[in-house]
Amino acid sequence: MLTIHNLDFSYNTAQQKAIDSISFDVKRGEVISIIGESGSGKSTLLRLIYGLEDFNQGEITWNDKKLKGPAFNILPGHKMMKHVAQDYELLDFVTVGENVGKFLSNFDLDYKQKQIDEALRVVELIDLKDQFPNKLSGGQRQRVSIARALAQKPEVLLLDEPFSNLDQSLKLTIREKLIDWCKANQITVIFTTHDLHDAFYTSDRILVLQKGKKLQYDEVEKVREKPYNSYVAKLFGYVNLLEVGKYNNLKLNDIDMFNYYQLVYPDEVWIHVDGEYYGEVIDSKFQGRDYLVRFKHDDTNFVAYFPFVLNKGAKIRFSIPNNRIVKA
Ligand SMILES: Nc1ncnc2c1ncn2[C@@H]1O[C@H](COP(=O)(O)OP(=O)(O)OP(=O)(O)O)[C@@H](O)[C@H]1O
Repeated sequence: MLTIHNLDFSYNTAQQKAIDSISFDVKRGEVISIIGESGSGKSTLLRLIYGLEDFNQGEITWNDKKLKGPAFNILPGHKMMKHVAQDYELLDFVTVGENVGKFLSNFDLDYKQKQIDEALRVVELIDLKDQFPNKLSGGQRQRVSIARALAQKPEVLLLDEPFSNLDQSLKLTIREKLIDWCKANQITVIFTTHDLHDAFYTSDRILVLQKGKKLQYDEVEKVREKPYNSYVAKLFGYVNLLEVGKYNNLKLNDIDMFNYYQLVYPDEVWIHVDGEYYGEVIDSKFQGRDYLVRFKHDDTNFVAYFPFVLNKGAKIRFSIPNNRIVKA
């Protein structure tokens, strides 16, 4: 088990804490994604866990053993962990295969080749094993650096935006193979992402950060169903944040009226002929399966999904069958 307790960290030059009183734990073999807006501290948290920065306060333990920063270790970074940063750090004068095997023992060369091949297969780069990295695209270089980490079979794998340079179809394949392989090998994975789908499809739990603080740490379904506040809800993409009481029966006092919204996801707005409210379509855009419809009711704009195109100005009826409220 990895435990992070009350962690505080500031970069020397910065006034504000980059990591502010963060606590959470990760069980062996779990896959955790860290999400949050740019600058919220995702990469810094990975660097702290790996031991590349000295935290100001708090504690990190792995299986009850305290982990320390570079001030306490001759070589920064913990042996049982691997950290794949966004700058790949490949050697351009040796082959892809040699890069992947860079940290492996030469004691049994057949076994070493097997480890290299296995890792390259996970990231679908086995055909480029004898290529030199400077001939590779950004996405291929990214996959080589992931393979290098996998080949060492760490106990904990820390990945900083591991799918950022991959096109959509390749990403789906690599993402699935990588997570399946880590699960099969009981490797604990913590990765940062800006893509909610990465978080949804791969993670056991999601950690949401804002300005260095932990906002929420929960199972994927729970984060969507009960987001801590509207910032977390908005990380899921389009949302309707409505005045409480206008589209449900809830009544709040005057102060809370401004502190809460009724949160309705676009797939929860039901457009149908018997709908309770009337709306007028602003536009509808094809999203691959459904149309994302924008429409207006009184002074409120809505977003909803609908299976067919709806033309600008069309009159519709809709219902909102939920009572979920969320902090502003
Ligand atoms: N080397 C550094 N020196 C000083 N401040 C830094 C340094 N690296 C990051 N910061 C600051 O620390 C905060 C957290 O940065 P971090 O890179 O961890 O965020 P992030 O969530 O990973 O962002 P992104 O999604 O853009 O990668 C930001 O305010 C950033 O400006």
